[in-house]
Amino acid sequence: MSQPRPASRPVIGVTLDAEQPGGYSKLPWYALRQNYFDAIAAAGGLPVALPHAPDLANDYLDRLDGLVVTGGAFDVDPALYGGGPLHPTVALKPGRTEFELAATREALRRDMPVLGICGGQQLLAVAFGGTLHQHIPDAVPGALPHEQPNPRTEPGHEIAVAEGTLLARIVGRPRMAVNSAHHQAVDRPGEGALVNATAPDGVVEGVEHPAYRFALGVQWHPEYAVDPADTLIFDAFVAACAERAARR
Ligand SMILES: N[C@@H](CCC(=O)NCCCC(=O)O)C(=O)O
Repeated sequence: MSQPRPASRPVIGVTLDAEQPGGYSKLPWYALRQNYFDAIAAAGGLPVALPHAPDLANDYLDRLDGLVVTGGAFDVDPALYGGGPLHPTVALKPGRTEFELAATREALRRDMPVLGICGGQQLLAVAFGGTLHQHIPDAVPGALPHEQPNPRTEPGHEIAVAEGTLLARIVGRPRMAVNSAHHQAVDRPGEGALVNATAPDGVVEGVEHPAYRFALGVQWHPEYAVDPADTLIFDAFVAACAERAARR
């Protein structure tokens, strides 16, 4: 389902990963791959990076038409979804999660379009009231090797798109090749939320919530456009942001 390009670009916030001193800088720094911004701009949006400032979440959202919660080298604290003791593989970035959860919950309250990608999809599920598997190999017997070694520019497996979902309406296909690479996954999507994509082993690869105009998360990385249908996800998201901008 291709979308017409918006006449004027909706302003879309993009969350960042946070890194400790070392490598790029001797001071703390933010990080994010360029193709998140490229994919939003190619779909007609105006991407802007959002630093981790929970107290400024409202100020940022006052100026935004949509929010992309990105992936990164982080996990969501199981304490935020009643997940029990921390699994030894879980890597926390409290500052990132505090900001992203505040911004995502407020964006949902405002019914602002939200797109969650990879770890951002997992955070979105937690914002829906859902739960996560802290480490797939220990939680899902016989699971595929979801922390795939292949480059993100290549698919690792297919996913089945659930009929009757927003994702199904966007991609217009029952299956997609995806490049997801993760050690966690959504367990329960949250009250009223839906699982819209699953891997061949049944592991959740996408969630959405029909109570909102556009609240959708995918475990894979559509910004690489590994599957032609990936660009349709950004087209639909940016179109939803443009619609909201027109209503403001
Ligand atoms: N908690 C998640 C994190 C997965 C994720 O966001 N990976 C992205 C890696 C960096 C990138 O390509 O953006 C998990 O299940 O591992």
